[in-house]
Amino acid sequence: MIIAVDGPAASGKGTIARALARHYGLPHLDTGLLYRAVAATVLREELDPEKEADAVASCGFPDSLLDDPQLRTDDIGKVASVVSAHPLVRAALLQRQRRFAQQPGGAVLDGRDIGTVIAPDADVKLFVKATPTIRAQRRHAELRKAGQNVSLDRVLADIRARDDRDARRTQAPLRQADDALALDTSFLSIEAAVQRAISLVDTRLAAASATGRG
Ligand SMILES: Nc1ncnc2c1ncn2[C@@H]1O[C@H](COP(=O)(O)OP(=O)(O)O)[C@@H](O)[C@H]1O
Ligand SMILES: Nc1ccn([C@@H]2O[C@H](COP(=O)(O)OP(=O)(O)O)[C@@H](O)[C@H]2O)c(=O)n1
Repeated sequence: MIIAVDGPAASGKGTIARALARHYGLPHLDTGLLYRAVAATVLREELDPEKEADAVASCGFPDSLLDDPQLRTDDIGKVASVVSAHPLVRAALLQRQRRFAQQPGGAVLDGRDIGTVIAPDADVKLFVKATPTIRAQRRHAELRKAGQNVSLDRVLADIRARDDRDARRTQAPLRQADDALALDTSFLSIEAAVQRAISLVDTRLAAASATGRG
């Protein structure tokens, strides 16, 4: 079974994807980390994230980089959204994500284009959302906890800029797949959001098996 979880920054998609992976016993890939690893490599090599050739040259990062907690900073997120708009960067990371999605037994992947590009035939697609203000509050609390001192206003401005860039790019823009189920977590606790996600997945699987497509 393949479960695709997409949504904007700090909507709660990673939290939900990890919980679904645990619940259904599936491996999980946070695809945002791949773009963050490209961004970190561009910065380390003092290259220009706006230049497609520089970003493409940074796609051969070692797997060990994905465990680096530095990837989760706000600054890396911003540069990740710049490098991820280059079509050749997306192409360079495509097969790796598809292989993960198509492994025997299935997988859960979260990102921006899982339901639309990486796994268009996923058994279940969720599109997780929340208002920009609530997402900024969550990300702000998370960054503060990690010792990063940024203002709520700056986090909100960054989130809006990133939403805009992710939705406007020509290649694999952030959008809800036609057959995705929307899950607004704005006024749900983490536990309630996870329960709702499990119930959406179960309902979709039951419907597919009733129509002989499961
Ligand atoms: N429903 C929720 N209510 C409150 N906080 C949440 C909720 N879902 C996630 N969070 C918190 O918000 C932050 C961002 O969540 P995360 O799952 O990493 O988002 P994303 O993967 O969409 O960027 C984390 O600190 C997480 O614990
Ligand atoms: N499948 C994906 C995942 C992330 N990304 C890009 O990578 C950036 C960082 O993604 P992320 O999922 O780690 O960011 P958060 O949503 O956790 O803040 C996003 O702003 C997107 O521009 C993407 O283009 N496609």
